[in-house]
Amino acid sequence: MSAIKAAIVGGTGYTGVELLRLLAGHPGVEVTAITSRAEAGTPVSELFPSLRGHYDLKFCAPDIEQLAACDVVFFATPHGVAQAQVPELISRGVRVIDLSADFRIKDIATWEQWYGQKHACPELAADAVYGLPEVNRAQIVDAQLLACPGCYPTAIQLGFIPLLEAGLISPENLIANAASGASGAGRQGKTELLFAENNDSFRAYAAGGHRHLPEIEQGLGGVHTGSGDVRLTFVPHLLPTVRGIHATLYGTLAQDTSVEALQALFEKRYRDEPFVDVMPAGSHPQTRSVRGTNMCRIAVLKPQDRNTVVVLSVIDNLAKGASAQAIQNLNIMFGLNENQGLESPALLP
Ligand SMILES: NC(=O)C1=CN([C@@H]2O[C@H](COP(=O)(O)OP(=O)(O)OC[C@H]3O[C@@H](n4cnc5c(N)ncnc54)[C@H](OP(=O)(O)O)[C@@H]3O)[C@@H](O)[C@H]2O)C=CC1
Ligand SMILES: CC(=O)N[C@@H](CCC(=O)OP(=O)(O)O)C(=O)O
Repeated sequence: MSAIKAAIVGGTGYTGVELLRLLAGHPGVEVTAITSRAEAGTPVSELFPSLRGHYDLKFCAPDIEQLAACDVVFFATPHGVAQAQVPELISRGVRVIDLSADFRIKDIATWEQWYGQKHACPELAADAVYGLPEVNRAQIVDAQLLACPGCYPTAIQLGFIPLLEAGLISPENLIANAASGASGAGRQGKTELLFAENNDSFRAYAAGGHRHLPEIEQGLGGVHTGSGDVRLTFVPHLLPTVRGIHATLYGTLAQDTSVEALQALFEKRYRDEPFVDVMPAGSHPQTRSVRGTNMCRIAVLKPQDRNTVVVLSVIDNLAKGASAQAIQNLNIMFGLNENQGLESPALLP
């Protein structure tokens, strides 16, 4: 089989360059175009010496003809960008994997409220497949437009899914405290992201409402059995690291359930999932254990004499939270081995 021809729009951002890093080791994909308006004409290997020897390409300005000549186009761009270009690509038969939030939320009024702009193609959002393979693998196979989940939504949904599917926790009072490394905010100069502002410090942000909330509630609403809407209290935090999300999730058990039963539930639910690792009972997974990988490591715990279940879920925000999950989706969409290009273990230390 000849290599799949892929383009990346937004190749100088953190998720774009993470796609380049991972695809350099993918035998089934050839990157034929990589865009940046600011760096058009600059060789990829000049801006990112870590990729010297892997790519001969230069960054170019986005050009619809060049994009339409590919089998698949990744959008690693701020929200609002993909929705302007995707309709033409879709009409020309190109498959699209969007890492932004443009096509994740089905209710367009909700999307417009949280993202503060009018959606350019609501009809395509309705058709887009939400790319969380652990829930939607069958639909991903035939997706022409794939909406990659956000980073916090990936970590949080994977942690709550077994409990909600089994109807073991009340959906109305879920709590998620989650912390992200600074690369989650993208490769832009912002004072609040400076090293001197964040290093050796820790803080919450957007506690009054974060745009990932409706995405998470939509996803969890689709899997929970039993009555009541999913209602989540979600507080994100900024972790003074580069990569990694650590989510601590709390649910109220609807009936007394032992920690052994909870462990067995998680092990059974994710037994066949190549990228979800249910850790041994009593574990406390670290973000470092998933750095640079597509893995989500999960531990389920039950504080003594409480009807609360605590789930710890860690991912790399740039990998399972974005670019590696995008490649997992590509593998499924194009009938490749789901693990291809994603098998290296985490960096240590
Ligand atoms: N960082 C993370 O951990 C995660 C990010 N995401 C999402 O992925 C997307 C990319 O994020 P990230 O890599 O962090 O972003 P960055 O800000 O680091 O990079 C954005 C990229 O998009 C390009 N770009 C910006 N505006 C346009 C435009 N109008 N047309 C074409 N290209 C444009 C930029 O290049 P240039 O301006 O030169 O063209 C740059 O290469 C975002 O939607 C983000 O929310 C999702 C999950 C996790
Ligand atoms: C640390 C940090 O700032 N993280 C980002 C994560 C958002 C993100 O990248 O996700 P989307 O694709 O949904 O925009 C934030 O909280 O806005």
